[in-house]
Amino acid sequence: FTNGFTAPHTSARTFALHSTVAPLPSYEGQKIDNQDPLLIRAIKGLEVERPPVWMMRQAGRHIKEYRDLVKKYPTFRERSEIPEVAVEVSLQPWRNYQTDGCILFSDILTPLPGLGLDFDISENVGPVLKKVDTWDAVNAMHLIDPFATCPFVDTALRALRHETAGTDTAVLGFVGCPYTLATYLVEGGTSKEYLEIKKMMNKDPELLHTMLKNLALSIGEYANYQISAGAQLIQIFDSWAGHLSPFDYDIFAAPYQKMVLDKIKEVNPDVPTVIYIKHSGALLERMAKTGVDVVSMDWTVDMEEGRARLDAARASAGMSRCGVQGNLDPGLLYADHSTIEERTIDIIKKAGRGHVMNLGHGIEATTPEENAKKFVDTVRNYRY
Ligand SMILES: Cc1c2[nH]c(c1CCC(=O)O)Cc1[nH]c(c(CCC(=O)O)c1C)Cc1[nH]c(c(CCC(=O)O)c1C)Cc1[nH]c(c(C)c1CCC(=O)O)C2
Repeated sequence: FTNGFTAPHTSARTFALHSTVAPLPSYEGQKIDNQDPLLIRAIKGLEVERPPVWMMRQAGRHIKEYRDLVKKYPTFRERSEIPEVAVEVSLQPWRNYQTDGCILFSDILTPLPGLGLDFDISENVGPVLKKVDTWDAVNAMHLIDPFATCPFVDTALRALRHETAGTDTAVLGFVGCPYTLATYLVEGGTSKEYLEIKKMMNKDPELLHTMLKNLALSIGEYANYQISAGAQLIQIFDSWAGHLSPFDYDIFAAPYQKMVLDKIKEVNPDVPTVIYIKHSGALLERMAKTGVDVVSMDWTVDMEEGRARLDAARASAGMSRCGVQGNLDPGLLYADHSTIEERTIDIIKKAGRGHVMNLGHGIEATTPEENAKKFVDTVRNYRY
């Protein structure tokens, strides 16, 4: 891995825009307002009248307009890499529910071609990648040049800032953390038990550490690229790190989360960061100690207990209190409206101030849209 060296971008792809989605207007010369929106004010500890709300994986399959668009743009790579389509999909849940965050429609794997690693998303199987499990493959990874390999991310984020200007909405960027990305590279796709990467931890830990470091350098760079394009917050996803023992987590996940967070803070000290890990109940104290601004909890932790544990961990490390995000079970969005309301309000009360309301993981594909709307409306109508 040679610093600053960028190999030819062999895997760049281009996709065509059909007439079903309008081309983006020119935003040249237009100003966007720079006031902090509600979501950012809440995280920064300013006085707000209610918690902000958005839903992980809010853009996508559960929305009918999205499923209609899939017929015209059948691959995930097209939908996320044609800026017009990515912008339209990002705006669908924001328009329908008036969420306080508008997240870019993209994937944690999107930057990988910029490191020399191609991928596909099969509609049935999920992510499919060429395995990276040898020194040759790891040494062939190179530092990302985001402007050269992900120009569509820049265009889409700038467009989202303009589309949401003047509305108190935050445009959200995100990245995958090195460990979770490495699970896809080593396993060649999605996994249930992550046995290939666990074998590598014992057989050739240096190989894995080199891969994780290569990923961390590029992902930090890519996060800052999103911020320069207009992302007002970065959520880092280490979704599968909760499958590690705390012993291995401290060796293979935490140090690389920290590298990404430090890189963001070094360049963009004022941009809030959020960390999400699925099944993170045993890891809350460790997450708090990364110095992240907000810890997103899944639904297996009681919000009040989780909040107290995070506060204690930060205080014992001499750090300021962090914010919390979450943590309604996505399965509760199949309940009747009064249950959705009750359980949502229960979480808001337990979390207190400095809370971003969200689900405990991504919204399920079969969730009825009116139930997602009920969840968002409940939060929008709440007053502290
Ligand atoms: C299915 C899948 C993909 N990519 C991935 C999967 C996960 C499951 C697996 O391992 O099989 C990998 C992935 N992608 C994302 C994460 C982190 C969040 C999480 O834990 O779910 C993970 C682990 C973020 C994302 N992936 C996506 C977003 C979009 C932005 C949003 O709406 O939040 C994010 C943050 C979008 C995405 N990404 C993908 C699709 C088909 C879509 C469309 C939207 C949907 O229907 O879910 C492909």
